[in-house]
Amino acid sequence: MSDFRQQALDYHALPTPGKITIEISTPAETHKDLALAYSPGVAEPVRAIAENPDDVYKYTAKGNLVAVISNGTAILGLGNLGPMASKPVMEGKALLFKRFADIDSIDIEVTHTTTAEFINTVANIADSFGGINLEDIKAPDCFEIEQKLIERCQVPIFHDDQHGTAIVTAAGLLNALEVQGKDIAKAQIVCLGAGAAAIACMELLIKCGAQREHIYMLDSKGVIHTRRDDLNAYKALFANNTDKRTLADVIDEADVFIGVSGPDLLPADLLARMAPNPVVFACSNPDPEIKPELARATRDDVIIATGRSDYPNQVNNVLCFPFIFRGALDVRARMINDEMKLAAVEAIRTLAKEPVPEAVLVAAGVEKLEFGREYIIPKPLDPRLKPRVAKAVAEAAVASGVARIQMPLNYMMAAEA
Ligand SMILES: NC(=O)C1=CN([C@@H]2O[C@H](COP(=O)(O)OP(=O)(O)OC[C@H]3O[C@@H](n4cnc5c(N)ncnc54)[C@H](OP(=O)(O)O)[C@@H]3O)[C@@H](O)[C@H]2O)C=CC1
Ligand SMILES: CC(=O)C(=O)O
Ligand SMILES: [Mg+2]
Repeated sequence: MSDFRQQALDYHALPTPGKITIEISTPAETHKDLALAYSPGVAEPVRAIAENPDDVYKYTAKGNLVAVISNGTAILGLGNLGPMASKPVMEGKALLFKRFADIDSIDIEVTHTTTAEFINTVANIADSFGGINLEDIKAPDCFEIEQKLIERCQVPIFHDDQHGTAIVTAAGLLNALEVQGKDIAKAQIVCLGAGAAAIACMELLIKCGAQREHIYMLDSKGVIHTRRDDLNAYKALFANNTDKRTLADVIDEADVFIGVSGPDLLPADLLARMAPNPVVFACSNPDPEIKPELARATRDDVIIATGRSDYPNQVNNVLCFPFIFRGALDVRARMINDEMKLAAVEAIRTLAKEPVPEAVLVAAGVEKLEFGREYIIPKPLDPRLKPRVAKAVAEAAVASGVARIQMPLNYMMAAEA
């Protein structure tokens, strides 16, 4: 067994199985404590909440609690491996919520037969949480699931593989194009993958200025085009009237390649045919569409990003989901809307252009990080992400009318100091 594989298994097995635990936040040492925590004291908040439902935020953990919910149908780029196999990833997201945004989070893996069953399960428990982070649910089911849950639930429903990925991709791509001296409105974009991440990434890039007719999208059968009769409604929005059928047919002179598909699907000879100064986001996890070593060996004018922590330019939804939920929870947003997503794009993008604190350099194990080819997007361990992104998102929620409360006084000022 490889060293890294054994290390990863040990990390998950020790010191106790898994990556998360639950701790109590109030004293429970004396009879008096127990009388307050449980019977008879617990009856008081029960009565208060029954009288005024908003008091649930005052007397329970709901306001800082997010459920990470999956059915394991699209686990990273590993495919449909079922609910239990998805549990390490969902615990991982819970770990990231806590580590980066101090949000308590619990993973829930749902076994179901129909989409309606999954929707009912989540809708019926949603009120227990301040928000729901849907994760690793395959397309096209994920689109219907998210839409129906948004309609039925009073708390934010956010499919991270769609919108978290799209927000980080948009932030990174706008910066990468700036470095390469290209205009998003003119960029020719090839998107390999036509699932949850791909559709959402392209829709958000269009909101950021990309032209739909400049995008070629491909699924496992090749180019999405108007003469195909096997397209779902989401793919159909990207159908081109074209005779091109394969990645090799569409890659010539492309400015941008976004990979949200699977490992090693962009061969070096096709990368070589892209336009001068191309941008390649090979975001499939854990193995990218092209390895950065190979991409750089193929051409030195490329900006390459992956979803992994062990290369420069990590385009991964971890840069977004903890912070977008932080902002949404802090103003009790009913939903996460486009205004909040675009505010997150701008906050992430802007941060990459600022000088990087020493602590971030140390954590990244590098001497220098400066906006440019090797640093188009902030590092996940950058402590400025939380105050910047959360504040931008909370302000956008208030301004767009989906917040239940006003901005907290001096919001995030201590975290930014
Ligand atoms: N870096 C990041 O932050 C993130 C990365 N991802 C990565 O993106 C990938 C897709 O995830 P997600 O969208 O959730 O999954 P989905 O199952 O929703 O979509 C997968 C898509 O990939 C397509 N695909 C599979 N094999 C090929 C191939 N050989 N050529 C072209 N397209 C192919 C599928 O085609 P078809 O429609 O024909 O089945 C489908 O459209 C994963 O590798 C995941 O790790 C996802 C989210 C975040
Ligand atoms: C990062 C992530 O969410 C994924 O690869 O599915
Ligand atoms: Mg995911």
